[in-house]
Amino acid sequence: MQAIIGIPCDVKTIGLFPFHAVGEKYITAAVGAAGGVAVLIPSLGDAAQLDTIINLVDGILLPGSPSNIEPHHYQGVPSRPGTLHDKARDATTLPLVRRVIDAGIPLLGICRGFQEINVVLGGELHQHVQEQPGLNDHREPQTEDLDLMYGPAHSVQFTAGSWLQHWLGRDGARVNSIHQQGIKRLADGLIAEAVAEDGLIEAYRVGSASNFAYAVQWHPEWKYWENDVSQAIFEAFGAACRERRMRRNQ
Ligand SMILES: N[C@@H](CCC(=O)NCCCC(=O)O)C(=O)O
Repeated sequence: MQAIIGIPCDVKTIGLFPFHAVGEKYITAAVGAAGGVAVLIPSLGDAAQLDTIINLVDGILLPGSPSNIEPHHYQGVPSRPGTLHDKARDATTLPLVRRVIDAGIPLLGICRGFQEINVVLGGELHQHVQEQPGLNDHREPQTEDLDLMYGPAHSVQFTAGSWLQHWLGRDGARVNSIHQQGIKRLADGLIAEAVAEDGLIEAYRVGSASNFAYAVQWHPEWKYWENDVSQAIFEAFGAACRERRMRRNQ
């Protein structure tokens, strides 16, 4: 039985018109690694539509994006001039996260999605991790070679008792790193699952959620078939989505 995995879109201007779009690698991973049917959710920021969408999906995958969450959502100082935002995505994903967790729908957040769940639950973000004393530069290398850009960049240590430790049977991994924002304060109720060498939290689960609710700062969707950590994350997410679909059909 295949589960329906909803993926909210970014809104981007292409030519003269706004388009609602999701990077293909997220769709491919939702299908190939989680075993679902991917359905793209337009970022219309319409609460009534979100309520209907919640009844259609078995899971939600929040993808990464080059855009940043507008800082007023987490009481941050205004962004520097030139910062890329996506008001429409904020207006969709932030209310969606609350609904998804309340409804017990499986949730997986990646990169921007990881930051979104933390913000919705009351956490805060660093806007420029590389400028924080003691923290490293987590931005991607300046290259057009995607294998280099999404290649392993640093280590993470799995926390004691983490799901990652349980799934993988070891204590850490090398992960890619394509972000400059990061967790400043982890929201209450989130449980750290993996931490970078500089102490930055890179994965968490939502302790209070009644279903799978998990997020990572790195990109497990990138060539997931070559990476056992990525496969473990998507398999657990996919299993939770299928289980929800089966329960809904009973
Ligand atoms: N803007 C945020 C989020 C970073 C992020 O999601 N990057 C993804 C890049 C494109 C992709 O692979 O989909 C930050 O910089 O922290």
